[in-house]
Amino acid sequence: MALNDSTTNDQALLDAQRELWHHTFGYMKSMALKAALDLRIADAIHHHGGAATLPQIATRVALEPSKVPCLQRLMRVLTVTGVFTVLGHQPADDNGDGDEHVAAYGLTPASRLLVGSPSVSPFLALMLDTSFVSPFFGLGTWLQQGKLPPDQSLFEMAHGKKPWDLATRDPAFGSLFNEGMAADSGFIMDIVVRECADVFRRVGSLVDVAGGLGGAAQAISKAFPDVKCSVLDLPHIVADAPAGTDVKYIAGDMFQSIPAGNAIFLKEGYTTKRRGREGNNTGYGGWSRAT
Ligand SMILES: C[S@@+](CC[C@H](N)C(=O)[O-])C[C@H]1O[C@@H](n2cnc3c(N)ncnc32)[C@H](O)[C@@H]1O
Repeated sequence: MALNDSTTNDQALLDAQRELWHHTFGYMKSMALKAALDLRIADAIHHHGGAATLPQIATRVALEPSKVPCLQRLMRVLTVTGVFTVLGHQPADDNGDGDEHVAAYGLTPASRLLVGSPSVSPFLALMLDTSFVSPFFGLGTWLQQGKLPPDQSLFEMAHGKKPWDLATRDPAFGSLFNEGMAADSGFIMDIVVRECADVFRRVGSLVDVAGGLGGAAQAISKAFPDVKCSVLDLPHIVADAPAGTDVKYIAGDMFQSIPAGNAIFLKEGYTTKRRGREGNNTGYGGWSRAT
């Protein structure tokens, strides 16, 4: 049957609506991942040897029994988005309800990163925490605010403080923040020291600028004991730094001065730009040779 103009236009309207709905409900994917982290579904599957049925997952995550059908829907989102995988189906005849069911769920390369060590879960938990997600509700307002107060990030507009300063006022957020950043360093630095070994071997001393509790510097120091590693961070962060390691911790403000070293290292900075200078106030990463 040939489509008439009206059908073509209606299809175009439906396609346009679908496009908007796709973006409107896009947050469901990240919230489904957050629920998987909260419930530790990856651990539940791992606990069952990498393949777990829906009832096994439900039991392991202490699901309220009436919510099992909801868990099934959650698992559908998480398998469609590649977090978990479906390991075969149970034929319809084997079920009381006459529907085909997933026989078992398995881990994917993505969800394998959520179990064991190093696990990226603490970093994802930080990024999906209300404290980081809720500021985005004010994105439009933030964009209208111009430069007053100067250099205020979206996070600061919502919370009145930068993340690392909020950590001092709110110990629970502090733990979430520090564990999240440490988990990210733990994961990525294993790869960096393997892949960039030639770079580190040519360096005598290195300063990890805004290095937090020094997860990255610790990894470099461990892999390359000949590299003298220091971490520069704000005094209240350095106050919590681990003692008795080969890494030297220096309290200071990177906008005032940076200790001497052959190289400076920057990772996952989430810092506001210096007043009066153009910069990036969402993040930076990388490393560079000191002059
Ligand atoms: C997102 S964290 C990154 C920590 C670490 N580089 C990592 O990847 O785990 C940003 C760090 O920058 C530090 N920071 C912010 N402003 C700073 C400044 N002016 N001088 C030194 N450190 C600063 C914060 O205290 C915080 O530890």
